Amino acid sequence: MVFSDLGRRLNAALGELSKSDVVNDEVVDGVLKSICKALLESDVNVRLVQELRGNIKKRINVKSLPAGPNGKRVVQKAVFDELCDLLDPKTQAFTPKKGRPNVIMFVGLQGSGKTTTCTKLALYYQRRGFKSCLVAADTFRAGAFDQLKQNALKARIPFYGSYTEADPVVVAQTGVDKFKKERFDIIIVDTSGRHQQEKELFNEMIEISEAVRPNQTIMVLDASIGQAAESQSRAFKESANFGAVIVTKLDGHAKGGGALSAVAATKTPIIFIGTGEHINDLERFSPRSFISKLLGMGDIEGLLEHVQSLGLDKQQNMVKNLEQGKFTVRDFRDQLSNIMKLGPLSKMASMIPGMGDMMNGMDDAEGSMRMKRMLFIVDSMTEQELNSDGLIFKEQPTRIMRVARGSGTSVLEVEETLSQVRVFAQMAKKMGGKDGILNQMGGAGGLKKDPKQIAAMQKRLQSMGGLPGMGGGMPNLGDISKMASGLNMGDLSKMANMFMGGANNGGGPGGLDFGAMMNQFGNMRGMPAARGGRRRR
Ligand SMILES: Nc1nc2c(ncn2[C@@H]2O[C@H](COP(=O)(O)OP(=O)(O)OP(=O)(O)O)[C@@H](O)[C@H]2O)c(=O)[nH]1
Repeated sequence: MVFSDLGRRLNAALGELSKSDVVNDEVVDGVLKSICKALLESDVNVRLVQELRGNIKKRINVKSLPAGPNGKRVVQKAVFDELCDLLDPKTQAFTPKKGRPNVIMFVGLQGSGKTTTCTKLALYYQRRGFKSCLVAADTFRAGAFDQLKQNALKARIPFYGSYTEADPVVVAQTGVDKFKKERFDIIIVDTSGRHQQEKELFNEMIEISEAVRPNQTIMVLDASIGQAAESQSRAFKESANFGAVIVTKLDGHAKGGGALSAVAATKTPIIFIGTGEHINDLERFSPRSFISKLLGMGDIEGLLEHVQSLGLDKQQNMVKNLEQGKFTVRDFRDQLSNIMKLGPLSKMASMIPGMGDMMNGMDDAEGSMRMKRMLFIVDSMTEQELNSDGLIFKEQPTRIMRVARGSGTSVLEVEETLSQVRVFAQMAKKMGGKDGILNQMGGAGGLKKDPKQIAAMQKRLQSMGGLPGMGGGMPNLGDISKMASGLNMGDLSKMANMFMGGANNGGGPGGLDFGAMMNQFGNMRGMPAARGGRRRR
């Protein structure tokens, strides 16, 4: 991701501060100079950069800074807060509510990513329990309806469009009326893009808008336009009552910083960012989370939101099993499928403090192929095998051959999968039982909502991977622990349990230990493609 370059440069600038013995005007000026240079090269407007520099200087009184690391933290915190401020439009966007129709209309220039983002957003809400659908009112571009249809079918989202009606207003209105009658919560209307013809774009937007009366109009902006995003979002803000922006293609453009800060400067809320072509590549935008991630400090809030939104299930059984010191092949299967639902591991890792850099170069495709093959393997097992801890295969090795054949994998791969299960089963044995660490701590699912526990976990998360955020010198920014104390501990422990695969090599329950997961992924190379297996009954 191009943004990681900006993140690295900002981190390096803050690293200068950590390395220096004293904090004086010269050191602070040096740090600010490097930060401003990095921002300017990411196409952030000169005026905004100057403002940021001035604001940071105003916040820091070098003469009265406390000595040692605390003084450095004051500077780092001022930089962090001002970077957040740079991206903060300071306005609230419309929030859809369940149980009533929320009509969301998309507008944007041609090729900005509207059609793709419509489906991403519909899926985002669908995963959060909203009944979502799509209306293809882009009658301008031949093939737009087919594109939306294809995306919608893939994501299993109901859609409406017409091959014969050429008037986008009629299509939009018919589709919205139909879905309102069918009591959909989220009705997303995709409209035509225009090629730099803002006037026409806004005229059409107003016409469709009058027909469907959207609760929210979203303008999709391609990050590559950089600072030009300012004029577009300003014009948009003036014509759309409930306007919000989604900035797309932040995965591929060095000008992303320019686009985000330009939109924020017009006080138009940025609600999501597009970070890839895949349907899952849509992230809710929050300046603090974004800057946290950019600086390698992770985004625990985002991680939790993501995990909760996926409705990862089947944890209860595993928690119960773990408390008794048991771990079955079925538990392994459930964890595997939960991890796969999370999306690319590199994306997950960027939400965990210090993990982002560690994952650089990790091949997501290889990792997920290996996991898929493991799923094929366990899906070819009988109920009796799934409920066992895997020893049954040792007693009757012909089972291994049968599973390999059924899953289209090799005997070696089945053995490797079973040895993973055994490693986890051994860990579970150590952790569980009356005297196990889990019960001593109140059970795997029973971590209390104790701020001390949360802070300890946050610290542990930040120290993980040996890459503390903010120039290598900042263990905790206070803001993060504040954020963490607002988290639901039950969910956090649930999430931790999800990664129980490695949770107790060194830590206790609730500590995410990606070490084992990474090891597992480290092993996941060079495996041939498999055909899917079918579960035997
Ligand atoms: N890398 C990347 N590509 C994206 C992103 N969002 C969309 N795209 C790609 O951008 C291209 C254009 O996207 P569309 O959704 O067709 O754009 P559109 O705005 O609907 O285009 P028109 O209908 O012609 O106005 C496609 O190839 C998408 O896959 C993103 O966040 N990152």
